[in-house]
Amino acid sequence: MLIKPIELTQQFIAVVPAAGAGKRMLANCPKQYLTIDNKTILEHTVERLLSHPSINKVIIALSANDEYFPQTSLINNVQVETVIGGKERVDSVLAGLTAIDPEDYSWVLVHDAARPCVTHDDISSLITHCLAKEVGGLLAAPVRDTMKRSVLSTLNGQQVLSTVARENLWHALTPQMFPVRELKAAIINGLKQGAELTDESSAIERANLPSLLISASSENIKITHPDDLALATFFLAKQKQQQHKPTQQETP
Ligand SMILES: Nc1ccn([C@@H]2O[C@H](COP(=O)(O)OP(=O)(O)OP(=O)(O)O)[C@@H](O)[C@H]2O)c(=O)n1
Ligand SMILES: C[C@](O)(CO)[C@H](O)COP(=O)(O)O
Repeated sequence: MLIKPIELTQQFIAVVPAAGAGKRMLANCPKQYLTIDNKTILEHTVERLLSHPSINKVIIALSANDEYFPQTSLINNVQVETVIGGKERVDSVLAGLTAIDPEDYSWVLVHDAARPCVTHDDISSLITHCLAKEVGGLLAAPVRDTMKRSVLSTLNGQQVLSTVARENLWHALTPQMFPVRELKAAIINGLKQGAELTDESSAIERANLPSLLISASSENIKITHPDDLALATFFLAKQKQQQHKPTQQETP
């Protein structure tokens, strides 16, 4: 099916959950405020979103006791709005959704602050496919390794319980893009039912609604553990270099 390119005029809004503590990062500040190339991860991520031609507004969900945001360049960005996030990521996402007027934006892209390496091509691919099929979806990377499920053994800690077939198994990434009203209702209902909603698609699935999986770059890592910072630094430097590499036409 030939996918029609995005209408250049249509603009989208993004919600960026950035209210986490980053405990697994073992850093002296929330991980979204660690710096790469003298810029916070949050600034990298929001600038990556706002520099995409189809995204013109970002709502960032911040922790109620966030003391770092005012020191970032985002404080004066007219395309950025902030809300107070919640206890869990899903609560922060819901706070961001609640700040959107569906009459202004019928779709929303939800993207982790901790994922600064997302590419414009992947964002365009997500938007294009979702609009073409009028179905929400998410960027995802196919699993490449053999996957194991473990069991705790009193004798020797974690040991293999079984091998999980990796066919049709994906790493869910972000952005995840859905109609605002649909996503908000799915999250509210899921929370009412006590569901654990670790991403937007899990709420949509519970509502028996479809979710497209859009194959994307595995460079779109979520900075979670200390060694992820060097990897993200490498990917951002590589992407910056590719951006400035002369194209075939420009090569003398
Ligand atoms: N209550 C929360 C928890 C997480 N997040 C955001 O959701 C994204 C993905 O969550 P995760 O990687 O788990 O971040 P943290 O919760 O900060 O990490 P940790 O679990 O290590 O504390 C991050 O950008 C984080 O800031 C959020 O907005 N509100
Ligand atoms: C949304 C997400 O990044 C998709 O993989 C992931 O579910 C976030 O989980 P976390 O535990 O909040 O990092």
